[in-house]
Order: sequence, then C-alpha cells, then structure tokens
Amino acid sequence: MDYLSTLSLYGSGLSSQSHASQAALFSAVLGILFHLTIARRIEMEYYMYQLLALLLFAAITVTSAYLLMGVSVFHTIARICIIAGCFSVGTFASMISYRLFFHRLRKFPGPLDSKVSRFFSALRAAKEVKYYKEIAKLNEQYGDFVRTGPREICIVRASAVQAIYGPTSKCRKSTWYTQSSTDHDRASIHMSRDPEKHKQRRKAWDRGFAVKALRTYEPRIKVLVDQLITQFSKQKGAVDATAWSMYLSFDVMGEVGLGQDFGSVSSGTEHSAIKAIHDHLLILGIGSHMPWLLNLASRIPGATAGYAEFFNYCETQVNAKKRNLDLSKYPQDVLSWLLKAVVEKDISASPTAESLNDDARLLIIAGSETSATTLAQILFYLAKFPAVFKKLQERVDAVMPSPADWTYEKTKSIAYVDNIIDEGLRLKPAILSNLYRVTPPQGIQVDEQHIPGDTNVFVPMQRIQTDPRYWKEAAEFVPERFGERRVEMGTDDSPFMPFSLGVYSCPGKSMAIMTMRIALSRIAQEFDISFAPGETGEKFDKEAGDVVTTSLLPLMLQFTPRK
Ligand code: HEM
Repeated sequence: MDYLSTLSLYGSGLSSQSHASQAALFSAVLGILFHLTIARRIEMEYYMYQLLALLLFAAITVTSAYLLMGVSVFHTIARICIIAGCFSVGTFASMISYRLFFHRLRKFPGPLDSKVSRFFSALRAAKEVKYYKEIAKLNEQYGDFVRTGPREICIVRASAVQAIYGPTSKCRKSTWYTQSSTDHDRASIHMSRDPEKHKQRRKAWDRGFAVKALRTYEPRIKVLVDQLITQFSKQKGAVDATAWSMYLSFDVMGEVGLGQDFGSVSSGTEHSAIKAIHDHLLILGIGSHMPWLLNLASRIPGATAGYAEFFNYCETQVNAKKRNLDLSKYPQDVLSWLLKAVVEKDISASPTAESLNDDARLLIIAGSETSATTLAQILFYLAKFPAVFKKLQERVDAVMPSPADWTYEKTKSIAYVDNIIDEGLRLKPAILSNLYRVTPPQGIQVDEQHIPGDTNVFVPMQRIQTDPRYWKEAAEFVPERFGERRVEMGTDDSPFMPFSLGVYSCPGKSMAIMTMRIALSRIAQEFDISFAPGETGEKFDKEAGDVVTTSLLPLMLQFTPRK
C-alpha cells in the first residue's frame, strides 16, 4: 500500500491500528531512503535551508490533506507526530548504522560516540573548553590516527603536515569553514572554501602585508609599544600581562588594520569590542564542531545581539573609510588595501558589502587575539626562565646600548629575539587544535596509512609541535633550538606550523612577528621581568582555554625598570 492510499484510508474513516502501523513503517522507510539517497551524498551545510523548507512543506501538505479528509485536529497532530517521529527514527537508524559499519572510515579507531556524530566533539570542546586536551587524551588512547568525527580523522604524524597543509597539498578547507556562510561571496576570506576565488582574493590581503606596506606600519607599532612601556613604568606593583598584551595587539590592529586609534593602551581599559570578540570566540570554539548548527543558530533573530556592537563598529569603519579613500595616496592600513581593490574593481576585491564587512571583522579578530596570546605566553616564559631573559637583554644591549639607539633594522638583526618568538609559538601556538581540511577525491597517503577522499582531516598543532618523537627536549623552553643548537637538535626536520603553511597560511605573519620583535626588544631594554608575589604562572601555563584561538588566564608580572 502506498503512502497516499494509507493517508486516504485514514481520511475515509477506515483507519485502524494496522493502517497507523503501515504509515509509521512507511515513514521510517522514507527516512532510511532519505539518508541513503540524499543526506549521505551531499554536504548538508549547503542544503540545510532547502531541506528544512522541504520538510516544512511536506508537514503542511500532509496536515492539510488530513484536515481536508475530515480527520480531527487532535488526530491530525498525533499522526503528524508519529510520521515525523518514525521518519526521524528511520533517518537516524540508517545514519548511525552506516557510520558505524559501512562508512569508508569504519576501520579507523576512535570513540564510538565520535563515529556517530560530531555533537560529541562539541560536548568534548565544551567540557572545560580545552579541546586540545581532549584530543591529546584520544591520541594517547587510540594512536596517531583517530576518528574524531563521522568523517573526520585527527592525525599526529610529521608527514601529515606537508600532506595536508603544504604548498602542494590538494586538501581544501573543510566544512568547518561554513559556520558563518556557505556562500563565498558573503563570507570573509578565512571562511572562503572556493580555492580559485580564495586565491584571487588573497592577493589584496598580501598587498596589505607586503614589505613596502609593512614599512609604513613599523613606526606606528613602535609608538604603541612605547605607550605600553610608559604604562608599565607608571604601574606600581603587578601588571596583568594577558590584559596588556591584548590592549597592545588590539591597538595595533586598530591602527594598522583599520587606521583607527582604539586607545586601549593609553587608557589601560578594554575596548567594548574586545569583550564582544571573546564572547564570539567562545561560541565559535564550541559551536563550530557542528558548523551547520552554528550557521542556523546565527540566523535566529537576536542570537548575535551580544556582538552587534562589534559588527556595527566594523561596518561603520568600512563605510567611513570607503567614503574618504584617496586612491592617489599610498594606502596606510590593511582595510584601505582591501577597499582599494573594491573601488578599482580588481579581481582580488572582496565580492560584496557583506564579505567586506566580514573581512574587516576578521582583520581585528585574526590579528589581535593571536598576537596577544603569543606575546603573553612569551612574557610568561621570560619570567619563568630569567637566564633566557638575561641573554635576551645582553643581545639587545650589544646592538642597541640605550633605548635611544633602538631601530627596527637593528632589532631584526638580533637572531635571539626571533628564536624566542619561534620557541614561544612552538610550545604555545595561538591556534591549538583546529585547522580543518578535506582530502581530495583520491585521498592522501600519510606514511603507511591511506586516508580516503572527502575526509575531514587535521593535525593538532600544539601536539605535533611538542611531540617527543620529532622534537628533542620537546616540552622544554629552549630558544636556542632555532638558533645555535639548530643542527644538533634537528630543528629543520621537525614539524612547525604556527602560522599554518601553503595557500591558506597566515597573511599577517610578518606583521605579527614585527610587533613581537618591537615589543620584546623594547621591554628587554627597559625592564627586568619577574612573577608578581603570589603568581607562579602554573595556572596560566596549564589552564589555557581552546576557543578557536587560545584563551588565556590573567598573568601577574612585575616589570621593574632596569638600573
Ligand atoms: C602570532 C600571531 C598570529 C598567528 C599565530 C596566526 C596564525 C594563523 C593561522 C594558523 C592561520 C590559518 C587559519 C586557518 O587555516 O583556519 C591564520 C590565518 C589568517 N591570519 Fe593569522 N596569525 C597571527 C596573526 C595575524 C595577524 C596580525 C593578522 C592580520 C590581520 C592575521 C590575519 C590572518 C588572516 C586574514 C587569515 C586567513 C587567511 C586565509 O584564509 O587565507 N593573522 N593565521
């Protein structure tokens, strides 16, 4: 008996227990077919609105049919619930059995719940908000290749780094990047999954961070760092290095990213947008494990109200700058470079107003959080290892005996500054665990293991960068491994990717390093650093959160002017 005749039997008053059972059975079979023929074969993120509309349409049609056939409202609701329930049971039963017993990743070890749904990864990410620790536990239990989602493998092998992220890798950005939009033309470059369009757009960003552009940023970053030094000199007692690193990085991105003075360092207060960013990242850190859900949730009216101020702020900046853009002058900030491409209708231009606004938000988020956590982590190590800090001061003093001698060119020549930055980024990368890619149709080979095509893959960054199989004295802070002990410690053969690699790597890398060089060299010239009384750094070191980027606890340090 087909579906419609089952319905009509109900309507004509001939319904019976057996007819209800047939409808239930039919709905369950339909659910199984829906999974096998549609849901399993498409990337749901791209069709969820259409599917939701289809399900709604089906529910309305069946409801109307029942009512037209004279079935009471009560019985109609009951039957719709049964049909929807059985359809869902069919869909989920098929999905779960397929994922457990027939999926192309079925042979990979991993926790049972993760094989069934990424919902459980979101739960792990929410638990203490330390997904990198959860991943480490899974690696210890299941090995180097762990199935961390129905179609996701986490890999802790050095050779996976090049295979997944390297310049010649065929892996693309995974569905993780559909969390704000599935449409390249409405999303930031970071969320763009179309390799060709991403490549074009990337040119505008790269122009904003080219050597000549960086030269215009350097003196302005120096002014902000000097403001920080002045503030540290004025502080009596302990200083929260986490907060002040954030103020500095945020001001740098305001100045160099948008051409705006955020005034966080000079006022010693948090700009309201900083809080909005933190809330935003916390939600992303957990919700991004189910990108489709995050995408849906963000469309609920009022759901994004908490960071509306930040969104409005960025949009206002974009519009104001666009109105005042003078194309005859050399662009003075990254947003001007992006706008220049738009106004000149360059192929690298952000395609729509929406994507441009998202790019402006990305500028602030990607540039400030990452640089701030890196600087704070390095300050932690310098306080913890006075011998390293002393050596840094000696190297700086040798080239620039007094603050008046400071120049960026001289700072660049001090290799030890860079060694410290690299070692900080190795032990505590700003992005701890989530750099998701999807394998090409033919799959990829990682050592002895073939990873099938269309599989989401990632290498947890902090874990691979501190893996004792690839790094000597892996857990120790040894800046010299990037300097005079490079050969002895085999650094060049070890996996290191704090800014990622290849086509999707960080365009702001040079600027981030420039900021760090200026800040560290100036601090070394002016202060001695130590933990404040009562601060051991233990909690700061061990309890960082993982919310897309690292989220740090306060770190109380003492900056004592040098004699
Ligand atoms: C220490 C500081 C920084 C670190 C460790 C860092 C790290 C990274 C990493 C690992 C990625 C790849 C993300 C992914 O594939 O999902 C990335 C991308 C990106 N970063 Fe950075 N970053 C830093 C600073 C900056 C700065 C200062 C900017 C300036 C605005 C910036 C802008 C971006 C952008 C726009 C992307 C997306 C690139 C693309 O998708 O093509 N980053 N960064």
